[in-house]
Amino acid sequence: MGSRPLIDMQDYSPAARAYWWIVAGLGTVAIAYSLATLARLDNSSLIQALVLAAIAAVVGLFPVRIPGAKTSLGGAEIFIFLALLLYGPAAAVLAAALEGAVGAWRTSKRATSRIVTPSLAAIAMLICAKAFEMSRDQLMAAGFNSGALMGALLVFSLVLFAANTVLTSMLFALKKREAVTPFQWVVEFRWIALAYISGASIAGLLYVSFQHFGLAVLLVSVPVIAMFLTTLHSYFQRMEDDERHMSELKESESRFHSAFTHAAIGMGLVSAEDGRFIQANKAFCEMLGRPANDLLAANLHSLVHPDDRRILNTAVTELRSGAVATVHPEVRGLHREGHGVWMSLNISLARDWQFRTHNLIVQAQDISARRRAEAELYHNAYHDSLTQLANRTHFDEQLNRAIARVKRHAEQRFAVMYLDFDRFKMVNDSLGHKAGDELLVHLAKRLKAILRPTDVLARLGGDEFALLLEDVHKERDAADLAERIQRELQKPFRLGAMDVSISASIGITFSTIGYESSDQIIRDADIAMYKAKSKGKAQYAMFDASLHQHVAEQLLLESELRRALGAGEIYLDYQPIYTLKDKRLNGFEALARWRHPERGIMEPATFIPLAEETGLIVPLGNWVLREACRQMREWSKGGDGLRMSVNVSSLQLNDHEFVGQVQRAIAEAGILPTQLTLEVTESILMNGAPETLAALTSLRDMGVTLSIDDFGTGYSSLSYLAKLPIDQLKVDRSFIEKMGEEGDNGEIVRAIFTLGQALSKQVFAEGIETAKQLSLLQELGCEFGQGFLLSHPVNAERAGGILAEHALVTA
Ligand SMILES: Nc1nc2c(ncn2[C@@H]2O[C@@H]3COP(=O)(O)O[C@H]4[C@@H](O)[C@H](n5cnc6c(=O)[nH]c(N)nc65)O[C@@H]4COP(=O)(O)O[C@H]3[C@H]2O)c(=O)[nH]1
Repeated sequence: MGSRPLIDMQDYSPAARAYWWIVAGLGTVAIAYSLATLARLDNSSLIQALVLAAIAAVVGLFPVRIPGAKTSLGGAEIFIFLALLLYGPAAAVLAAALEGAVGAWRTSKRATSRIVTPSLAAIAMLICAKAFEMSRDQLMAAGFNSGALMGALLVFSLVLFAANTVLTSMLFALKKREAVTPFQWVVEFRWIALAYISGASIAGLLYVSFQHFGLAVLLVSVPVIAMFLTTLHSYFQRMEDDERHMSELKESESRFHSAFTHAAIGMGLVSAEDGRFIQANKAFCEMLGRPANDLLAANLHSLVHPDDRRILNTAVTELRSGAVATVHPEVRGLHREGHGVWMSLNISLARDWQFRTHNLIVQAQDISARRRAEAELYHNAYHDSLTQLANRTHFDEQLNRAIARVKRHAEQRFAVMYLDFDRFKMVNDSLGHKAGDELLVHLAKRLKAILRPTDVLARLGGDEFALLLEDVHKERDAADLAERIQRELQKPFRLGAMDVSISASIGITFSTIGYESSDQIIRDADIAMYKAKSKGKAQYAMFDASLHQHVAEQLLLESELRRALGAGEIYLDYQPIYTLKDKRLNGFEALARWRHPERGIMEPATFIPLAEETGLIVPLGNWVLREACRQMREWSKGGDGLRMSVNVSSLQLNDHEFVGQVQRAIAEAGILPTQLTLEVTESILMNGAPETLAALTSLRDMGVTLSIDDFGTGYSSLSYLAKLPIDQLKVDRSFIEKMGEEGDNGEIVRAIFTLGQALSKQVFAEGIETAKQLSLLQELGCEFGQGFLLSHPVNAERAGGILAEHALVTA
């Protein structure tokens, strides 16, 4: 990159360049002419002329900027005109050229400007000054006084102004290649005209005074003029500062206004005195669904939900106390349609310019979505998703709170109930999980309806519910409620097309026991619930310390049962099954027993549920299966007609190895699959799990007979029953039991027989205890049955004896 030439006119048009050169040349000539003319003055006049020119130049260094105009006012004109009046055009040309040079030096760095400006000043001054000198001479000659001189001077100043501005404008016009209209230059240079006129007036006055009073006037006037100019300068400076300040204020206000109006969040200016809205933006109005007029007529307080007004008041009081600069309350605004809008407010204090009135600047953000999400998260964390009741976590918290309360106020007792629904598993298994879920929802609603709002009902999992009852003073109160719950549950629930009734086993415990944690309470209520269950269905029981003992026993029993299997303590009894018509032996049902070393012989009711709960039923059931098959092999040496029934639990059937286990047991014993009957409960079949049905189908395909045990207690639908791979229906003992009772002619059993016939299933009867039952069954044409009347379950040895006594009958 080359260095720029001293006279750089790259941005000049050719015409502008020519004009520049002409002006510079003529200017040089004018200055040279002036210098030559001045040289002819006597020394004193020359010095005075030079001093005036120097003063004009110095004053030109400190221009007075006129606010709002591009130009500046200088006092230099006074001295230039004074030089003209005192020492003629040459002195004025020099003073004007010097002032022009100083001005150009100050305002521009370009040599072109620094050269052309004094040149223009010199040319304009030379022409005008010469004209003025001629007219002054003529005026003097005509005897006019100093007033006429003043007039001529003013005219001169305007002509000079015109010459100066025209010459300068021409350069700009040529440079920019556009014409400059007179209006433009008048507007642009009007301040210079004023400076010229005022400069001429002052110079004229000084000149007249000088003529009367001598040089002293000039000596005094210079500082006066300097002071005047300085004052003017500072006045204009202040004006300019004020103007700048005002425009900054206006700009800032307009910025604030547009930020306020167009802000995406709600903004409002509120009087801190009475809370009235002074201003509110669109976003605020939209947030509350109200027009601006509504907001401006209201106060902030009245637009906040009554429950949240205290929060707002506390925040504003804190703000006004000066303790904090801003406050951030979260409150619900009242939407015009009546619902609450959660708002996060940011409130700060705004003072007016006199620091007097306090207003509140309120920024409001709609946080309804966030609040909703938070509430949902909270709800999910503390509620059961199916029933919408409190969940375990929530219940634990409530219990711990209740414990703490009781510790502070011993008289505020509470009770806790643990509810387990007696036939829920059966509903779930027979009607499916969807129906089970539906039942739980109904249960939750019905229970809630009879409780007080302060009671906490929770679903702890599965079909287990818990209830916290505050302010329960007597055990009787809790017992009354338990009875009421039982009564409510007796009313049937509608599940699809079916009415289902259910009962609950309820365990109750009281705060008077002196609990330390929620776990302890739930544990004891649960223990009491087990006690209630052991009493039968639809019972309740109160917890007492002795129940701990019972639980400990159950735990002990569990570990003993594990051991019992390996220790050979489990054995089988066999109950004979006969033809009812002529009491001939058909086969046996294998029934598990536990010969406990200390407790003696234990019935299955004591340990089968425990085995099912702990999963021990799978190894136990497999052992029963193998043992029953082995025993049958031993007994059927005389032939293959003997049949053996074995109970199968749902856990076994769900075990994917079960079919293999049955195959192995049959193969190891060397019996025929047709000799084996597997008894499954109705509820297992009704759950309809594809794997269960597939297992049953494989077993049936093998030749094993499948029987529904306890038939009639579940919810088998007829169409479904017809499709099941089942051979026999074993009528539940409870129906047989009723047959003997007064007024019961065995309608239900008769209906089951009709059903069995229609579906081509064999119908068995169990639990035949009386001759009446037997004869009724015989009347119905029931082929096979078992019961104490015919034979109690007996040990293997005795069963062998029975077998030897009877001729076998095959089904
Ligand atoms: N009141 C009365 N009862 C009679 C009469 N006739 C027979 N019983 C009893 O009725 C039960 C018949 O067995 P279940 O219905 O399969 O009911 C069985 C069965 O569900 C289950 N169970 C027994 N052994 C096993 C087993 O090895 N595996 C599985 N999974 N369950 C078994 O335990 C239940 C009870 O067995 P047990 O106590 O041996 O009780 C036997 C039997 O003693 C009668 O005339 N009147």
